[in-house]
Amino acid sequence: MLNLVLHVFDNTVRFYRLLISPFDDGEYAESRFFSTATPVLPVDPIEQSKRLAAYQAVDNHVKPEHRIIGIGSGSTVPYVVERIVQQGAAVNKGRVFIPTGFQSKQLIVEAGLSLGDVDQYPTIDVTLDGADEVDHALNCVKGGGACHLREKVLAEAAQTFILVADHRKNVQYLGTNFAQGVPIEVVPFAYAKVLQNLHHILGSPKATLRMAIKKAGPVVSDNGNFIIDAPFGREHMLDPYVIMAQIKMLTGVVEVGLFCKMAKAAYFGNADGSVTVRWQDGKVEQISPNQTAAGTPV
Ligand SMILES: O=C[C@H](O)[C@H](O)[C@H](O)COP(=O)(O)O
Repeated sequence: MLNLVLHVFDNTVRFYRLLISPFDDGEYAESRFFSTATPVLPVDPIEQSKRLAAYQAVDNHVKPEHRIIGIGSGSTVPYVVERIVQQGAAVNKGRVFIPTGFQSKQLIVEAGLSLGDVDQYPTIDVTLDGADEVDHALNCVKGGGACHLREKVLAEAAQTFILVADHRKNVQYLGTNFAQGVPIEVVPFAYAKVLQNLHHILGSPKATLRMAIKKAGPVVSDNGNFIIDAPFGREHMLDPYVIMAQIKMLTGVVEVGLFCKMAKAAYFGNADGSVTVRWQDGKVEQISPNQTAAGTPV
């Protein structure tokens, strides 16, 4: 990985850290955990798209009166935290931030924000989270990072649930680009039985146990469970609620990474610098590059 770090001082002695880094998909680059005292200015176009979406969503939905804020997981969410920090210490002092897993807990702590948990705050003002794919009706796939159990709890707890993503995630039907399948969290001892049911009863013959990359054996979630990835055909994704409910009924399944119509809006950063917003009522809004929040002060 090439990391070129430039420290630029202008005549007001402001400090920028510019990072050229070909982040791999799904890799939560350490560089994105810097506090916004030294904001990371992404030059990778996909990173730029994630940042556009995150900044716009924060500006539109994280208001000074919001006190309890849910922070999702993934590689788009660090930009959410970055923008929230830019709202200033005064407003953030009175806020509590609820993480959806280990990564977002680290983000909150390293940004100097106050940490809480959903068992202390079962009602959340607004939760912002990433997605693996979002369809035209705001159904989405989540769990590419195995965080979807906690993410769904925080989505349900939120009065407003907002998705942020780059343009690759904006699809008509789930399964278009994200082909690895629906993430399913299962208790470890039940995984073989759940796999059998997925293969032979629910029609996902290619469902597999997710294996770890830098560890021998399966991925283990933050909750100590295994993850199955189950691809389903287009016929199931026309209205994914049905298959979501069927999977959830399998004994041993803890949670399914299909979030059906839970979000109020989904923000997608586009390659041309614009932002597309899909709203719950079906409206689609285009925010042109010169009207987006990215690059502007809060
Ligand atoms: O389990 C992980 C989460 O559902 C993420 O929010 C999802 O995988 C999207 O992550 P990213 O923003 O890195 O694409």
